[in-house]
Amino acid sequence: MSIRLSQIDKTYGNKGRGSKGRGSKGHGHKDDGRTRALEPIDLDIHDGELIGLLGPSGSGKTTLLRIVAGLEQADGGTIHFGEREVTHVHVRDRRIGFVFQHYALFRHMSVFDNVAFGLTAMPRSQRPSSGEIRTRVMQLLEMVRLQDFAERFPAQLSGGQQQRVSLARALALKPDVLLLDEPFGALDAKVRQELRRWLRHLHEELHFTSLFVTHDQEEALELSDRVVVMSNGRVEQIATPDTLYRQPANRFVFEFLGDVNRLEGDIEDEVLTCGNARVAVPGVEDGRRELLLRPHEIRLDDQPGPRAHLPVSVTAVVPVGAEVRIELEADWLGEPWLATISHADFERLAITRGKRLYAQPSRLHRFDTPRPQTLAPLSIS
Ligand SMILES: Nc1ncnc2c1ncn2[C@@H]1O[C@H](COP(=O)(O)OP(=O)(O)OP(=O)(O)O)[C@@H](O)[C@H]1O
Repeated sequence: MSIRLSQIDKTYGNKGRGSKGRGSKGHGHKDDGRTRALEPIDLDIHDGELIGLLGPSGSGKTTLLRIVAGLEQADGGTIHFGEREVTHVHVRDRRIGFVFQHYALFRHMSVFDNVAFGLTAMPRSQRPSSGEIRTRVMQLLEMVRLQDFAERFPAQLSGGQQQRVSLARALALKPDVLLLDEPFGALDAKVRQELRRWLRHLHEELHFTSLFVTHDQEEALELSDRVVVMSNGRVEQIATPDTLYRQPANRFVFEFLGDVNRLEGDIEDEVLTCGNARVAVPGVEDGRRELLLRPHEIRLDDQPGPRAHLPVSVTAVVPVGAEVRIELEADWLGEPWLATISHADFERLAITRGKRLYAQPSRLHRFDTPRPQTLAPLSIS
């Protein structure tokens, strides 16, 4: 089922403020005490897509999700599920499944009864027979690999298992749309990873349309077909994970999606100088500017390169995972840089703490122009 939001906006008034246990915060705060939670938002979600809403705390993700659910009314705009306008349709009639961070399972009911709840609570005329309910619930429990846990109670399950029961329960009524609010937020890293893989799999198998909220970049990039990056109640960019990472629409998206190193200096004749450091910046006009680069866009060497003379010393080494993370300092740098290099380079350069090296940027990004620009100092001969 496709979802189309058109000019959806929301401002919380004084009266409602804090009803979720928090006050107004951030830039959405208006002088008159109201909070602008969402600027007018347009969003087209295709049938079968898995969409991540990603943004810092207070950016409006939950508000948007609750408006799609019908738990909150927008001040203006329209919502369509497929051809059907649901802007004023009650939550109960939207055919939506929910999964929230704090697994709201009924503690006094068995796993089976929790999953069956939506079906047994249907009006008698629509309710499937108890045999049909049994078959459906057992199918769902099998799907979430909890068929042997049907008679247990929530307190006898791990957090990850409880969350899988929540998912089975959400899917019991065959929703057109599944909404998830930080579904794995309360779980440890390994279980999160497992559940993500598993949600992705389930999604491909069952073809529902999902919208999930997260503030975890990795989770959004790994799970989503497309990610909606939000800040201050606005959509900053909607794109596939790959496009977001490679072609961020603006500085906010670039900074929010990964570690960033900063280089500030004076540019003259396409060379940036900062203390005793210099680097070629082809095509950049004279003046004082700030350029940004990702940790993997730094190469380290024991000689300065023809296009870069950036002396640094190593302050920390973390050889974990597929790459080695190296922290670098220099007196021409305002704050340390982080570089990620291969284990091969790490060994070739015999890197230890205190070692003096030269950094060579393979790319530099600037966001002070109307469109972001990427420079490649090493590719210029
Ligand atoms: N019931 C409410 N009453 C008043 N203001 C609210 C209410 N709910 C949210 N807000 C405000 O609206 C803005 C957006 O909040 P929202 O919960 O949508 O953000 P979020 O991106 O989901 O944040 P988080 O990641 O912290 O949950 C915030 O400034 C918040 O304080």
